Amino acid sequence: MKKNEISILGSGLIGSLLSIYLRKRDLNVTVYEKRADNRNQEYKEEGRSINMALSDRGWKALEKAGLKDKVLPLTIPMYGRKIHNEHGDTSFIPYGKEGQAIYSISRGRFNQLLINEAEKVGVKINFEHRIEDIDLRFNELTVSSPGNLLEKISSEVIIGSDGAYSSLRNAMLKQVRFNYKQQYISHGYKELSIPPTESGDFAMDPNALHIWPRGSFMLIALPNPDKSFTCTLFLPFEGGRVSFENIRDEKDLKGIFKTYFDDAYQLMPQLADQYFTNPTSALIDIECYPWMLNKALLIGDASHAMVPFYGQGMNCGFEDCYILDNLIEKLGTTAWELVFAKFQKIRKPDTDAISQLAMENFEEMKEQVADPKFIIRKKIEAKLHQLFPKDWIPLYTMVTFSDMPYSEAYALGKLQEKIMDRVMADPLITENWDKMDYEDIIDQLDKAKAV
Ligand SMILES: Cc1cc2nc3c(=O)[nH]c(=O)nc-3n(C[C@H](O)[C@H](O)[C@H](O)COP(=O)(O)OP(=O)(O)OC[C@H]3O[C@@H](n4cnc5c(N)ncnc54)[C@H](O)[C@@H]3O)c2cc1C
Ligand SMILES: NC(=O)C1=CN([C@@H]2O[C@H](COP(=O)(O)OP(=O)(O)OC[C@H]3O[C@@H](n4cnc5c(N)ncnc54)[C@H](OP(=O)(O)O)[C@@H]3O)[C@@H](O)[C@H]2O)C=CC1
Ligand SMILES: Nc1ccccc1C(=O)C[C@H](N)C(=O)O
Repeated sequence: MKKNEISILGSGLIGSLLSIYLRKRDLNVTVYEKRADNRNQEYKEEGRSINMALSDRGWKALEKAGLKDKVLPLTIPMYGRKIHNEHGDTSFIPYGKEGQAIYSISRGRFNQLLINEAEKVGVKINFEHRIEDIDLRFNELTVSSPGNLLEKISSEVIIGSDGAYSSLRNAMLKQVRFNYKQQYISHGYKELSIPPTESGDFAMDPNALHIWPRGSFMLIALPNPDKSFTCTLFLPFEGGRVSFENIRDEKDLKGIFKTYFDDAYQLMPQLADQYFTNPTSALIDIECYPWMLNKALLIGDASHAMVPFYGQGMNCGFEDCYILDNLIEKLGTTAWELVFAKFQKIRKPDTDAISQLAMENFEEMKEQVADPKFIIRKKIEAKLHQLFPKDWIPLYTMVTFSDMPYSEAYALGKLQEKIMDRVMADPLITENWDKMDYEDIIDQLDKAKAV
């Protein structure tokens, strides 16, 4: 039977980056990917999560692999949220300080780049090889390839980066004392697009993440290098007037878009075609533990799929790779069980925290950003950060523009939230926000931290 040193399952974003890290440690790395190699074709992934936001944690992991400079030219910076109200008026809320941005990147192009880089350093990638079964007693994979060939491969180490519906996690599910929880949320999503204008330009500001917040649902748009935008419509699957089940024909669709997203509607000539062709996808949160069994480990979405609303799933998965690689650096390539045990222990509280924050950010995006008081709140927090940069860091900044453990950001964010709720309860806050006693707010936070 063939024997591998390291087998990585899935050449998605996380598996590809991890394979580069491990190969650079002089390990023999073999990747199994069920999809075909699409690098020689025009990239075609319509209707699937096409572009994503890359932020500091992701950049840090790419930099360690020496890839930051290669990825940067593929990205478009988004410096803040551009909020569109029902009348088509817009307002801008910066994400952080001047110059701080999250970066829009095409999932397909990014994945192709990582796969190319992995092959360059000597990773062996087997496309159209699907993991059918795993015998965890012997670390033995059953892999199918075209022609329905079934092969058994044993491996010293198996790492499952095979996404939200992981085959390695399925195998672990059969073990005693393996905890598993999944939750589909009430909303699903559908991807649509805004093409470039006739003169070949972006139809809206390319340096922002556009949001049409409508209370119980929303539309968002991220820019692409070809000057189009990928829009994602988040709606409840059923119930109410505005839900996927209640958009049955072009008339329903036009009615909803003209009522709630008219300015976007004017820019979407192919809306009906795309709406009725593209899939409606579900959104799931998955938590499980442990992430390891002997020399097999789950990583990325396989261990912690989260809803996409913070734009952190991939960034968190990249940070997983960074932390795992640091542990390997420290403990060596012969102590796999120790490395994996430490990894899961360090990381689980952090992935739980970001999964929870991702759920909460949906409320913020679809509802709170439309409230004028939310803008004041953001301004107060920005001013606190400007006056006391070390003492008050807005939650969004801790999550997006720092590498503070997510669990610490979560805990501190909750303390700050309570204080800000009190500040915002002042009926005159809209007029007085700029003249407040900012030092007193910091004192309140210090006291709350001391409890
Ligand atoms: C709508 C949406 C928007 C998002 N936006 C963002 C964002 O802006 N920023 C961000 O950081 N994150 C975002 N995410 C999250 C991000 O997509 C995931 O966290 C990320 O893709 C996880 O990468 P992964 O490599 O773990 O899994 P995947 O990307 O799913 O890769 C898994 C790979 O394994 C392969 N595979 C699966 N099963 C098998 C098998 N049995 N055998 C062999 N191969 C297999 C798959 O084909 C795939 O290539 C978003 C998610 C969604 C749904
Ligand atoms: N947290 C979340 O809510 C979501 C997270 N994601 C993450 O982003 C990744 C990439 O996104 P994208 O390329 O759009 O992913 P896809 O939706 O194309 O799914 C990736 C693979 O997962 C399998 N799959 C999808 N839905 C199910 C299901 N209900 N039950 C079992 N298997 C399923 C499919 O396998 P097959 O080809 O065999 O059908 C598919 O190839 C996903 O793999 C996931 O990790 C994606 C969607 C939602
Ligand atoms: N990429 C996404 C995909 C879906 C939903 C949200 C995002 C975001 O990135 C949101 C951004 N972090 C925000 O808070 O405005």
